[in-house]
Amino acid sequence: MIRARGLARRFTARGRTVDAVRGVDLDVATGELVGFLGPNGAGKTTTLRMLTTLLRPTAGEATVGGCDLLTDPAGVRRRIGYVAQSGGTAAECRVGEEIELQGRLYGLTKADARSRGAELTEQLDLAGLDQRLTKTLSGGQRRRLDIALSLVHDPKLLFFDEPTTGLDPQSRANLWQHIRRLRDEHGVTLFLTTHYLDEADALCDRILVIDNGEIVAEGTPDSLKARVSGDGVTVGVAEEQVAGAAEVAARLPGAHEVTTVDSAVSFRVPRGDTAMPELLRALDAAGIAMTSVRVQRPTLDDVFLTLTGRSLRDAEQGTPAGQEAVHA
Ligand SMILES: Nc1ncnc2c1ncn2[C@@H]1O[C@H](COP(=O)(O)OP(=O)(O)OP(=O)(O)O)[C@@H](O)[C@H]1O
Repeated sequence: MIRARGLARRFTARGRTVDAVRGVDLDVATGELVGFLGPNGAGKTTTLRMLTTLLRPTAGEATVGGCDLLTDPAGVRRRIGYVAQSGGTAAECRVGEEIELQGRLYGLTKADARSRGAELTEQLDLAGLDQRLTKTLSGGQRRRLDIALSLVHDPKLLFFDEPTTGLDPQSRANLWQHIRRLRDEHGVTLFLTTHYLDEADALCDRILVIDNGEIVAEGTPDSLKARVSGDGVTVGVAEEQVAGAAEVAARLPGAHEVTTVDSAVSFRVPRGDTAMPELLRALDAAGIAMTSVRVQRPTLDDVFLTLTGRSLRDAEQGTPAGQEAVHA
């Protein structure tokens, strides 16, 4: 459905150059739900804007929905839907009018635009809201209207930029259901960007991790997490016993990355659950009482940390290394 090779975009403004995307290769198969995960400024939106013909690549090539991005952008546009980060609804317009207008822009007759609108409002839980001004909708409703607008021409490939940014947890979970349904019940291939780890984890079949304009990893959420060597274990003990507990932990089979903070010892082992009985016995034998224990499966943040040396959350705080923001 999508095949890109060496896709790149350089911005030059006021004599400064930003390589926002540096030679991205990606393949998305029909029916996949693929997430593009990375911190702010990593190059997600720029890639999406290139794949949706909104921005011309400075290098590389791609086919999207079977059409060549550079030589047949109109063909690409006919075959895709795009939900932008900021959405695309006009505040003073009514829901029904918005959908109908969108249908007319895609060349549907008035009657067809209306019946397609009815289908989509039903599908996206917007039925009965036809006469509402879009500015009166809740965040979740507005996002679902954005999806409805992007689906008017029945595209089989949907690009979605930051689907749930700014939504409350309940609306996020609800929108995730709708996104899954688009794929499962309507056969839509989805390519979405996100900087939420939980979103990528919960929603996507496959994740591409982008940092500083380059794809640094790719795989299923589980295969990515498997790259982090083992589960994280944190054991609480009395402060004066921390050093002893660290020695005990270090002797466990496969234990590594043993660190201590105040009254806790943290380490990684291949399997946290099976290491527990042995840890308990060894601490007991050393006369050390455990006050708490936490076993954590690797997260996508651990993956990002392993790959880049930075936490995804920390990376969010600043501009990616080696890049400066340039406002054109
Ligand atoms: N029009 C532009 N002119 C100059 N630089 C730009 C332009 N658009 C984006 N950039 C820069 O390109 C880099 C990548 O930006 P992009 O918006 O693609 O990142 P992102 O991963 O989508 O971030 P976010 O999660 O914040 O949307 C950033 O350093 C950004 O400042």
